[in-house]
Amino acid sequence: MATPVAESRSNRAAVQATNDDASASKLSCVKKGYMKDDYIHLFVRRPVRRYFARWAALRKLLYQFLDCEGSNSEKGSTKKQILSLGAGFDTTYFQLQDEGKAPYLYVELDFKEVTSKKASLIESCSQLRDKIGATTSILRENGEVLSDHYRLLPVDLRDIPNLDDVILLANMDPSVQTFIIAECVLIYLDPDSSRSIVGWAEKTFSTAIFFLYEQIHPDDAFGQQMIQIWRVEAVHFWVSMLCQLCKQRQKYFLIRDGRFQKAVAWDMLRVYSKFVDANERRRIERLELFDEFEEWHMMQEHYCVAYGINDVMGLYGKFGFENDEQHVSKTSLPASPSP
Ligand SMILES: C[S@@+](CC[C@H](N)C(=O)[O-])C[C@H]1O[C@@H](n2cnc3c(N)ncnc32)[C@H](O)[C@@H]1O
Repeated sequence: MATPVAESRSNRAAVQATNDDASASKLSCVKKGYMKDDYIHLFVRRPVRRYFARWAALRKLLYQFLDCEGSNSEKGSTKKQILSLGAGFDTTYFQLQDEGKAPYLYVELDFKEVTSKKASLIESCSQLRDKIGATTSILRENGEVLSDHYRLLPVDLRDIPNLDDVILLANMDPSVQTFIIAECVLIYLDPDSSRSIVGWAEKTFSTAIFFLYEQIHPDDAFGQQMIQIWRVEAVHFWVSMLCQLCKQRQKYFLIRDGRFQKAVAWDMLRVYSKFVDANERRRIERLELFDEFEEWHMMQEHYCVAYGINDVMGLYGKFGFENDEQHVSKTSLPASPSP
């Protein structure tokens, strides 16, 4: 239980963090030329670093996945696919294209309202359209983009039976190596849906990595404050479960029904200091004034990266955090925690 002093300090830190968001919004207005402010960029610092840590962690894990060869493939020719759940306006596919790293198939799912807007933006922007190929069909009203290697489709992720149809429509092959991204998405769903989606992914893709980036520790003072501020009404049992698992360095995150062969969860403080490349860290730290260690620590402790692995072909022995030592086999799984 937090002491009143600690509690008020962490409450203050969470409230103060909103100032970063406000400054970041102002800066984006300035960058777009909506308003003039020659000083605001001097004050927008911490969110950069926070976002960088998240980006760098996902990117490093993605590269590990993309660079891992298949068991019987020619070097560099292994078919891989990425499935992004609740992709929003994420641009990873376009970045990977630029880097020559795009997988055979990249599929993004979101609500139709979001995919329609994204489809429309892709259609109207040649910089994006050129990246997805000439033979692309873009149906704005349906919220669909269908090309050979990139597919954007509308779905309500809670409609689990429909997910099978959607991945069929997306041309995904469940036996192909698959990286599933759930970045700041499951927290918006009810507990049963979150559990069903993870269960569905785990059952559907036999050689897969399920990556998750999410808020944790919703129960302490700082977490509560963040939740109130962001009006996240649905904070679920498994978010608090994750929080406990991160805290205890336990090994069975998200394996509620014991089917992922391996699962690991680290909080972002650990991810940043032990997984993000030291050179990258130094580079970003040089760019940024950094004097608020307490708030940075608190914030980073309230997010985690976790992944579950299905590895029937034994391809992912070297995948993941170095020295993650958090290996759980089906047989050694403890009983699932109750909601
Ligand atoms: C916070 S955004 C994250 C977007 C993206 N993953 C990222 O990290 O940039 C959450 C996304 O999840 C989507 N989402 C939430 N619930 C969903 C559901 N039931 N079905 C489909 N998409 C959903 C939202 O529409 C939104 O685009």
